[in-house]
Amino acid sequence: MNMKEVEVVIVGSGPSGIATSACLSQKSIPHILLEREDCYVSLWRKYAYDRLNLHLAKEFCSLPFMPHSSTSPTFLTKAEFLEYIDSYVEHFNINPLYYRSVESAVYDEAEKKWRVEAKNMQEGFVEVYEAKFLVIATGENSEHYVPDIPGLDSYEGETVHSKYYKSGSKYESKEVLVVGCGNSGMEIAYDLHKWGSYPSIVVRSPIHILNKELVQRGMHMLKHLPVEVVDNVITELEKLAYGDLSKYGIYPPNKGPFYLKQVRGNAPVLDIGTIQKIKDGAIKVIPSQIMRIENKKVVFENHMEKEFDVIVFATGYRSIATKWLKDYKYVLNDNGMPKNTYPKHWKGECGLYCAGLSRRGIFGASMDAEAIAKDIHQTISLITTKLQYPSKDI
Ligand SMILES: Cc1cc2nc3c(=O)[nH]c(=O)nc-3n(C[C@H](O)[C@H](O)[C@H](O)COP(=O)(O)OP(=O)(O)OC[C@H]3O[C@@H](n4cnc5c(N)ncnc54)[C@H](O)[C@@H]3O)c2cc1C
Ligand SMILES: NC(=O)C1=CN([C@@H]2O[C@H](COP(=O)(O)OP(=O)(O)OC[C@H]3O[C@@H](n4cnc5c(N)ncnc54)[C@H](OP(=O)(O)O)[C@@H]3O)[C@@H](O)[C@H]2O)C=CC1
Ligand SMILES: O=C(O)C(=O)Cc1c[nH]c2ccccc12
Repeated sequence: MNMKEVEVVIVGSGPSGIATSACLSQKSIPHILLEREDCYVSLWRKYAYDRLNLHLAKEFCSLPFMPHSSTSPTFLTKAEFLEYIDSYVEHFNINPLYYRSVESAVYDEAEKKWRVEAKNMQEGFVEVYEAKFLVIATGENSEHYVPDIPGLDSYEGETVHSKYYKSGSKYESKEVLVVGCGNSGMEIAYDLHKWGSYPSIVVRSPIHILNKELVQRGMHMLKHLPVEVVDNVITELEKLAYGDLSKYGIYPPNKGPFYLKQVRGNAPVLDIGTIQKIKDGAIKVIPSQIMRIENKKVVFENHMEKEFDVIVFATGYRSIATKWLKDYKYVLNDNGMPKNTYPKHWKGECGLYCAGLSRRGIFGASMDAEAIAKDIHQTISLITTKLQYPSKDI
């Protein structure tokens, strides 16, 4: 078996992994980056619908040491964001090892090291790495989630998860049901309408509807004001912008949008035009839950029934780091998310860290990367000093 010793292993080369790699390189800390796909930032490059653009203003979407250029637009397109990431990777000479799917990581108490096993998916064999520090950067979105609905297995139409949805080009004139009204579901419903299909969207919970400008304003206000104040202002502006949507089956939650993002990780919907299409009747809201599926027919809890040609599951993602990280309890809870609360979420025990699991998007990933590299650097310096001056009480 192939075994390599290394100071730090980072698992995942999304924005969190590459930002951590850059921060470690700045401190000359040797590390490797293991990635199961054939490219970095695969979520953005491969698993995003064509219409996806950044929701947050560029000042909240940069990685450490490299702000976006002053000439780039405030809201970047996906292509512009990928160009930025490409130049980042080139500048910091980041070299992930691709086709390495990490399948196990255990802590060896005696050796005080992490033993990480990665399946080399091209060659078919398992590679083993031993590291003092292990950084989980596999993302909040490492596995797509599809609910278990009675009858789904024998549904006679086509199903697709938002992770694999590209555009509505092949669904013209089709009746399409979008399940889930997060940002993916709302944008996909809009996209389907633009491509000439007949979308309906399942909205089972209250949601905040904002737009990019309102979120940008709120994010800047949060730097100086408490979240309750920001939420009061932004929800008033939300009402002015969209009015009462209850007749369309859309209700606001009783807590504010930034409170819900910070505490529960629920992002508000950033409207790209879907709401107007709902008001126009071009996109139908089904304010209920699916009860069961029979052949092509979907039966809802409000007793509505309708046949659909296609179902798009925009039902979100899960972190599944607990599947491969056998000793996950050093940093994660059973849901694969940090067990410590923000802002202490990124640091675990025994040299284990997590980056990008604070539900704060690219901005959160950057902050985690900087904190992790600083902490690893301090720990290494302390060990080195202790080795040089073993008798001193440092
Ligand atoms: C559709 C969509 C749009 C979004 N838009 C925004 C936005 O506009 N602004 C914003 O701030 N945030 C946005 N987000 C949030 C998103 O989580 C971040 O943008 C960002 O991609 C998170 O980076 P990450 O590196 O933590 O995770 P990811 O980008 O998910 O990267 C994780 C990487 O780890 C790899 N990996 C996973 N498991 C393993 C394993 N076992 N072995 C090896 N490799 C593994 C994956 O292949 C992947 O490349 C969006 C999310 C989605 C789903
Ligand atoms: N341009 C951008 O920047 C974009 C950003 N994103 C971000 O990516 C992340 C993931 O977003 P997204 O993919 O939308 O996932 P989310 O987890 O945000 O949304 C999932 C949605 O599916 C609903 N849902 C789950 N199960 C069911 C069910 N059985 N029946 C009906 N509804 C169900 C949820 O409802 P409930 O709340 O009731 O559980 C929720 O509305 C978010 O942080 C989002 O903001 C996504 C797209 C675009
Ligand atoms: O799109 C997301 O889910 C993100 O994580 C980006 C984000 C970080 N902070 C926010 C506050 C309001 C809306 C989106 C985000």
